[in-house]
Amino acid sequence: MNNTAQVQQLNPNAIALCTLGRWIASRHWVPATGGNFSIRQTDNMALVTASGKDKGELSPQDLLPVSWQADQLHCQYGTPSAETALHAQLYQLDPQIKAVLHTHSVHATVFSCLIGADNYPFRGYEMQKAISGIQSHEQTLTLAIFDNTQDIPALARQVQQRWKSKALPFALLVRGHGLYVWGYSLAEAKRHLEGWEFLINCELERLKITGKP
Ligand SMILES: CSCCC(=O)C(=O)COP(=O)(O)O
Ligand SMILES: [Zn+2]
Repeated sequence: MNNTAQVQQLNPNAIALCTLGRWIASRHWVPATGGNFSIRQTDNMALVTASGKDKGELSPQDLLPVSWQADQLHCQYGTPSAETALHAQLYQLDPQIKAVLHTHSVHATVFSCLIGADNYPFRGYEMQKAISGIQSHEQTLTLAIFDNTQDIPALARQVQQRWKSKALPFALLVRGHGLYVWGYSLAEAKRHLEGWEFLINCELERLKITGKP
């Protein structure tokens, strides 16, 4: 272990993200090596999960410091998540973002495959108020959906394009792949993850019963 990796063992952000990873795994939202997480350290640097790890069994040294300058990424050591470019894009789109969580739940994945449109409106659920900025179940909360691709920098550019017309409400879905959520604190990102998972589950159940999107 190098000196920087040793420092992470004492970093409260790194410890908190590992603890949250165990909770997320207990909900079966990061099976196998699916999912990745990050937490911002400075304006242009975050700790990002190492690629290919079981995200329910993370140690602080599995969180790698990654810095960015526009679309250029720099990692001092190790191999960060294959999806790091999307995390870096989100941090650049909103400097207030503190944490990004990406999960692979069965429900979000199946839901994303059933919806052909590039967004899906949620309306009428009290739980919408778990998402910052939503004060009423009567407000429409629109989840952006992107086609999956192995070209993560290209996906990051699509997110940037979509953000130009309106900031995304703390989440996006990648079809057949999984959910991304973020927050202005780690606790807020966790709340958004639980809120969006609940909303997606509700709509999936409704679709199963009524057959109507
Ligand atoms: C079986 S997971 C496939 C890759 C993926 O979508 C993911 O979220 C995990 O990739 P990482 O490089 O962050 O481990
Ligand atoms: Zn993924």
